[in-house]
Amino acid sequence: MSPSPVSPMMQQYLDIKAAHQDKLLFYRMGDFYELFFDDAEEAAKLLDITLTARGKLHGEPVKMAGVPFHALEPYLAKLVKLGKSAAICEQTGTVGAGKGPVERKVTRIVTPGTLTDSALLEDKETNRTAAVCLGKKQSALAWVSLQSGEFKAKIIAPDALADELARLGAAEVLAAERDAAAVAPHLGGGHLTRLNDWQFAPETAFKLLTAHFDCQDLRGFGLDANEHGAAVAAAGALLNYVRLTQSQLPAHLDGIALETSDEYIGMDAATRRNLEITATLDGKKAPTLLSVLDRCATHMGSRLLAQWLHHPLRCREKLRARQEAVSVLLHQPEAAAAVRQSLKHTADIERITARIALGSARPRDLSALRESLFALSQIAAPAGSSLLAVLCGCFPRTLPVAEHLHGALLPEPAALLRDGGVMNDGHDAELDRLRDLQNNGDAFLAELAQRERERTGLSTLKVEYNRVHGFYIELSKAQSAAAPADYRRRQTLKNTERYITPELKQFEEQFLSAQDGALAREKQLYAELLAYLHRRLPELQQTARAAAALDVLCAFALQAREHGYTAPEFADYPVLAMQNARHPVVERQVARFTPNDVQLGGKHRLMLLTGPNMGGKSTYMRQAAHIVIMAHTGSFVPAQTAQIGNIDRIFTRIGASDDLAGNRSTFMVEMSETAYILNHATAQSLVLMDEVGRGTSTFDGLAIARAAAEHLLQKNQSLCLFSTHYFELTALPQHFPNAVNMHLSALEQAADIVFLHRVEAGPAAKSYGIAVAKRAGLPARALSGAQKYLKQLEAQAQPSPQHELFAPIPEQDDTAPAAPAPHPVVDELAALNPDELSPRQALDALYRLRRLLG
Ligand SMILES: Nc1ncnc2c1ncn2[C@@H]1O[C@H](COP(=O)(O)OP(=O)(O)OP(=O)(O)O)[C@@H](O)[C@H]1O
Repeated sequence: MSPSPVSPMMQQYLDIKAAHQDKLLFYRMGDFYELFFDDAEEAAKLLDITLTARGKLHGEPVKMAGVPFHALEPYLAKLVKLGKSAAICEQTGTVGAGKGPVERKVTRIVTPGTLTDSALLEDKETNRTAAVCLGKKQSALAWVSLQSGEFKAKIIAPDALADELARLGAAEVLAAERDAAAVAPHLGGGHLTRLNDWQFAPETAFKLLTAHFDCQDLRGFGLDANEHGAAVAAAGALLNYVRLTQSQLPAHLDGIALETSDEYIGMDAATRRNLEITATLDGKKAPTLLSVLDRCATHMGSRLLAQWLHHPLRCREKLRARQEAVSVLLHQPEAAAAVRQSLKHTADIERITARIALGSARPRDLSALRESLFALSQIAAPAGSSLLAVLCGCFPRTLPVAEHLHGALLPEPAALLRDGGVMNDGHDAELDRLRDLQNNGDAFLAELAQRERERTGLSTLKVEYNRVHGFYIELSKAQSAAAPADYRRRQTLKNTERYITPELKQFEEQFLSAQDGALAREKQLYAELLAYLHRRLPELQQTARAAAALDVLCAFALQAREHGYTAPEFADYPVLAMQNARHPVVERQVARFTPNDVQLGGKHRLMLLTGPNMGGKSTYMRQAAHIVIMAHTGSFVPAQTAQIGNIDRIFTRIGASDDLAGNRSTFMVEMSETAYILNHATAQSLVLMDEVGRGTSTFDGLAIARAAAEHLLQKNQSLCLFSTHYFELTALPQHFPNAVNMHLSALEQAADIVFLHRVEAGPAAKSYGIAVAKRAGLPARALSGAQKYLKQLEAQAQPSPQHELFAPIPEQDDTAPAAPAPHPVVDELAALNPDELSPRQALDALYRLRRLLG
């Protein structure tokens, strides 16, 4: 039996699906988006929607699941969060226009990294897609944010991939099939999308990029096709992907920049995590450095602040300009309050601008843009800061756009263009005429009725409308005989006659077409408005960026005022000197925070930090790193004074975590991170080492901690805060003058412990571990046991391992046992030559040897 024929619609579906194998295809059918076959099954599971069947294909029921068209967005959001991509297929033809099924096309592809719809995006997060190119000679990364128009590339060391992706927080990572296996372990939460190898071909990439930027080569962007081949390949693959998912190349991606590795203070993925910059260690959004600093009035500001915190800038000139701006805003509170007031009335114009670039901006986006541009144009730059002058100088340039929108859009346009009611009265003569026809229809009909009654003298004459027959003039049966000659009968009822006149007919045609005409005209005018805004994209982007930066600077000033932050000073030599420094996050969580000084640099490179558990060691170390990061965003810092040298990278080895997915134990993670630091830290790096070696046996751990500290002092020479519970390590400064002992103070009172959280010179006197355990609620029996064992251990620990630990290590291999002095029997034996001995002499020798043994 031959297989049953495939219906034309199913054929259309199959053809479209063939081009989108790796995505869930949402196929528009009337008021629903339907999914079929495996897509239906997967979507039913992921979205918790009903799986049904519709018809049969080759004898098998066709599985189907669907979502109502108006509820699509939340379902897409859910899918994208799960790392899935979807192709949205719309009906693009007119229903019933041809013989076959209505024409359909994929108009939108939604992937985790290329979202632009506001409903699917987190307001305060930047969504990025990155493309990775791992070459034999060179590896590179390119990334794009469709909301902000950021498009960048960077040459990277292959082992820096995970850190770079962590820095960017890329939601989606594109890699060639050949590189996918190497890239997969480093995604850091992003989703991997595999592309064909050819998409990364450098020539194709170069052509696409130069065509898009309309230039001959890319050197103007700092990209040399020969020198930065991998970056060009990654950028090209990425741009092509954007084109495919958006069905166009967005105009706001109007340039690409090559990022260099010394632009920002480097931080590896573990450091970003440990410092809880934008997420806590358990993945929450608060309390983090961002959550306490974010006093921005706009979402764009919040996103930029997150970006600045993850990219601490090294350029002193730019930092000083930001500091100057913060200082001006701080000292002119009224002017600053006025700026913030305007910012509060500013919508997310960065995202609106992106939607204009992609042609998906809705009427309310544009009215919000209009109000925002007006609000921004009110801002006067407070005097005294060149940066504020530059930022505020952008806003008047978009005032004409606001005015144009004011003229073009109704004060409160409808949410959707399809309902009309978007374009303003007085903006277009034709639209006004069509609207007049609709609005003034009643007046016209009343006037016509009046005129006709006067002309005919017939008192019962009325002008009416019904949906079936349209407009008509109605006369009573009695008066119908006197109807003028130009009245043509339209309908006869029992008591009345209905007529039409050429004038009424013409009005009817105009009226009925006015509604459609007005809507069509509005659509055309809206398209023209979008085209106008498209031409203004560069100014709009500039205004959006300026507003975001201004917002962050205002937030910095606000924080500085409310929390007594001060401007840090930058030095050109390695130094970290802070007076009365505080932890920006912890100080908001405790009743009284104890400020502490930090002094590293000059002859002190490594601070060995001891003190009880819960004494504040981690807090102290982290606060130093936080202050360095904050200083490099241009923010003021929580310290009375702070002097910070030229820091190139921050490294941390803090906390314990298993990497079960990566098949690494806690200790293995600890050692990998330590190894990474010892191999990469420079004399300009800030290194935080928190209890290195605690994940293994005491002696192994102590030995590793000592070796790591020595390596840092002698080889890396970094500025290092090194906390430890190995009291033995506190002898380090006796051997290395670059190391200094400090401790977190505590008092013991009636077998309890009082944490003073004050950093003082010298090593800690005790570890107070048992007192802390008591506070934590260890049962009394266990506590007294612990006390007993501690006493035993202390008694056995003679001589102290400290002494041996710091004894000089012999040059030679001291693991081989010393050769014992040879025994006289051996010497005697060695002197014998058995070949020269007679049997008698041999026997004598044997007796002699026996005697020698005694
Ligand atoms: N300077 C300070 N002022 C006030 N409270 C502080 C200060 N430093 C730390 N604390 C408080 O002490 C708690 C413990 O601090 P922290 O985790 O830094 O101690 P620790 O010495 O690293 O402990 P452990 O050795 O057990 O890891 C913090 O959560 C905070 O509540």
